[in-house]
Amino acid sequence: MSLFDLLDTEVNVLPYDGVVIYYGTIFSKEQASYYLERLLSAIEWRNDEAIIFGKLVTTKRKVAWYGDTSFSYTYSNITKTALLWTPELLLLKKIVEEKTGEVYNSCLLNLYHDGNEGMAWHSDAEKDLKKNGAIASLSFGAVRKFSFKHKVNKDTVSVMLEHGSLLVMKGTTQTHWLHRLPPTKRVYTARVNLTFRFIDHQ
Ligand SMILES: O=C(O)CCC(=O)C(=O)O
Ligand SMILES: [Fe+2]
Repeated sequence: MSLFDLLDTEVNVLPYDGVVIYYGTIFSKEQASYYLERLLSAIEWRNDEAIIFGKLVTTKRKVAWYGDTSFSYTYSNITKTALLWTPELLLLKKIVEEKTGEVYNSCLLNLYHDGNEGMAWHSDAEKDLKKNGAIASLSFGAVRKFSFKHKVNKDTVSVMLEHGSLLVMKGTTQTHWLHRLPPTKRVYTARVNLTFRFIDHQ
């Protein structure tokens, strides 16, 4: 194997039971900052609602949900309806599809205003999602830690998600691993994350 092949090899972040590829930054700092500003202003950000232990809870984190059609999608016990792609989301989807070699029909966006906001341990294996389908995650803004924990063995692995970076979770990752975005006292600026997904069972 030549050095070129070696540099081109995709390294799995997970030791077993799934595949997570971290591509690092796929945009220049200038491009990434342009997208961050566009997403902050052009996306219809909403407070996220969830039903937890039977109670309706509103999170500080903001969310938005876009797709090919006005899909309905259920997570945290609430059914949401997708908005149709904006031009910049469609462009980002195409770039991510080319990089990851997969196709996506929807995107969940999260806006974390600062390090006080995060996302608790979960896996993205809702019944509407294609089984073992790839989930591609684009990050803009503050660098944040992203962690995986094996559901049985409790092994944990973390990656720092940089401004303008791409990560993909595929194979059996959602079956065997949880992931989270831990809150941190050290981050004072905003981060926007986009997870491109494939919704089935319409
Ligand atoms: O913000 C992130 O990097 C993760 C978001 C996430 O796990 C999700 O939207 O399901
Ligand atoms: Fe997730």
